[in-house]
Amino acid sequence: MGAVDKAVVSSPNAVRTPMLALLGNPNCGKTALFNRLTGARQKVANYAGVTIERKEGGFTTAAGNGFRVLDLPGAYSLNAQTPDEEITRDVVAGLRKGDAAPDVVVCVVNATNLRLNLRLVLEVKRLGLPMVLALNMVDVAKKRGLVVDADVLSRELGMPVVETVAVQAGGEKSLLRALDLMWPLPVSTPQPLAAIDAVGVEDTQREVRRILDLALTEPAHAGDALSEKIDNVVLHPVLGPVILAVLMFLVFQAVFSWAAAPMDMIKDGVEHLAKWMTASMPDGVLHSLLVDGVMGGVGGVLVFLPQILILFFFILFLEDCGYLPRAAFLLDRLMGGVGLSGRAFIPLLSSFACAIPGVMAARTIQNRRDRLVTIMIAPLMTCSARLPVYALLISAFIPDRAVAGLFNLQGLVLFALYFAGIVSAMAVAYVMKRFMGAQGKHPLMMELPAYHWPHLRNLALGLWERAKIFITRVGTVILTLTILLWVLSSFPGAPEGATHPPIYYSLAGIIGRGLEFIFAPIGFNWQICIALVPGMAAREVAVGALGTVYALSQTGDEVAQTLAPIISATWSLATALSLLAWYVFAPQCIATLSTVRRETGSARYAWLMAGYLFALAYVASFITYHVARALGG
Ligand SMILES: Nc1nc2c(ncn2[C@@H]2O[C@H](COP(=O)(O)OP(=O)(O)OP(=O)(O)O)[C@@H](O)[C@H]2O)c(=O)[nH]1
Ligand SMILES: [Mg+2]
Repeated sequence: MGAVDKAVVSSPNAVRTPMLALLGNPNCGKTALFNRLTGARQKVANYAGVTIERKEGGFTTAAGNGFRVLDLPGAYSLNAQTPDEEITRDVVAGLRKGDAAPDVVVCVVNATNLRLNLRLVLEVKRLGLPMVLALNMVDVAKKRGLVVDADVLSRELGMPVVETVAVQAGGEKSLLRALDLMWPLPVSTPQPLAAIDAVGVEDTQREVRRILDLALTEPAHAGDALSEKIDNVVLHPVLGPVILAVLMFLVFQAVFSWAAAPMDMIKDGVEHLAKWMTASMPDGVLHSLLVDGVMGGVGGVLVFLPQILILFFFILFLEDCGYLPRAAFLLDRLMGGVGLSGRAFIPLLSSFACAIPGVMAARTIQNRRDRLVTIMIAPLMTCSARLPVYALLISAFIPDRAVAGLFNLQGLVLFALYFAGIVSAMAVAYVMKRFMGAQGKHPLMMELPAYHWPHLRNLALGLWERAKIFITRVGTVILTLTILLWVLSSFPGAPEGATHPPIYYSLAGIIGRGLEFIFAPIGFNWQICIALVPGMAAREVAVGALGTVYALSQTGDEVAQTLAPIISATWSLATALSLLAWYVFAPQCIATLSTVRRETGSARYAWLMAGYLFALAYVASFITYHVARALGG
């Protein structure tokens, strides 16, 4: 097991490959088990609500029995409260169009928290499907001295019970054996969904207690002592927020200071390649396309890979060790003040990678208004596509010097930009809540998982995924737009006796100059206006576009070595700050808008989002520009 190539299943003796569904409470290890079974690399993280869509894969047991397997969003009960719980309910009850009910349900439970987890098991059992109980995280349970008698549990529940450790190689073996013992799978007689309510919630809870009295032996103090000790500090009303702020701050410092060396290496590599091309190729259109267009554009974006990876290293680390839900908990008060639920924290945090997964993760929010507001402010979180633009402008305009002997000024400015996004998101949430009518605050109900050391494999896979996404983007969208921009900025050529650089007369120059009257009041020159156009499709293209615009707008041989010195020499500080402010707010990503349309089921919200973000961006840039000018910038 575990090899990717086994993900495709073929079983000679089965007419139809049976479907196995992994079901369980949030954060009990379903996705980890799915990955273990199929060799897939779905995202796991140490907090509830990571999986929000059904994911399918396949595997074959030692005896050669093939299964298809479904990874489902976590659910506390089949009485669904949130859109992601509805997915789980509908799949298990066979209510989804085109899907029959699964042939076998593997109920995954967290062995350290059976009291909470078994309720769902009893509910699902009433549906009459063949079931196996996977006692997951038995490694943690054993460490804490919890003894679960699997035989007794199996007898009382009337289903096979196996112990699994989804994060260890071979930790899924017992489950595979149990599936082979069940083969051929009994034919099920699925009951209608209403069957789950045949027994009341309180009776179910009583049954859970009865079974656990028989099957579970707990030491006097069964909690996780270490997690409790850490939480005493980390969730402390005063210390907690201070620790959170310091942590976030250190992350931004690291993004700038650690990334410097690898960034230089990439930059040198790109420059060498460009030099080599220049030397080994005749001057002409092809040379211009490759050196000015492709190397200038793509190379300019590629240098930011180290910064993106460092940022994500920290996010993944905090995610896997279990700190993030604590941060949500700490911020719940603050977010409650603007009418957001603490649950919005995880979607908003995901938006720091990209607003698209963030908007989708809002599915875990029960209240429809809360969910809408969360979706609407998700793009204000600084996504990683903005990082290249910020990094370029900061390195060009903000001196690299220490402040108060401790902080790096560039890191401080970056922190301020992220902070500006967060504060304005809170302000927008507050206003939106007012518009939609105030309503009572819902208390945050969220399980705090036990702390654990991040699994190196998880971290490495997460970083690899990020790198892959970024490099693929560079190689596809960004490359395409860069070439397109090069074409636009190279043709038509300059007329006889031209006084401006050739790009001024090109199509791109004409568009840029046309837009200038809109953007001149906020300090943008025509070169920036040109770069804004392809930046609508993908924000980070603006950097490459500036590279292209400036590499081409030099007359004669003085082609730019790097962009930063050029723009720092030709733009005013006020212009640079205004562009930074623009990037904090402007809706420059069509993919996000179309996701919003899909998730809210109407184009209205996508338009509303684009409109309010543009207005905000313009106003913010206008104020920034004029204040900076007044102060002499
Ligand atoms: N020690 C230990 N950790 C585990 C085990 N199984 C999962 N984990 C960890 O538990 C956390 C949650 O795992 P996931 O697989 O994301 O849980 P999930 O059930 O898919 O969660 P949702 O998708 O949010 O419902 C991760 O940090 C895993 O590394 C296990 O058997 N032992
Ligand atoms: Mg999952």
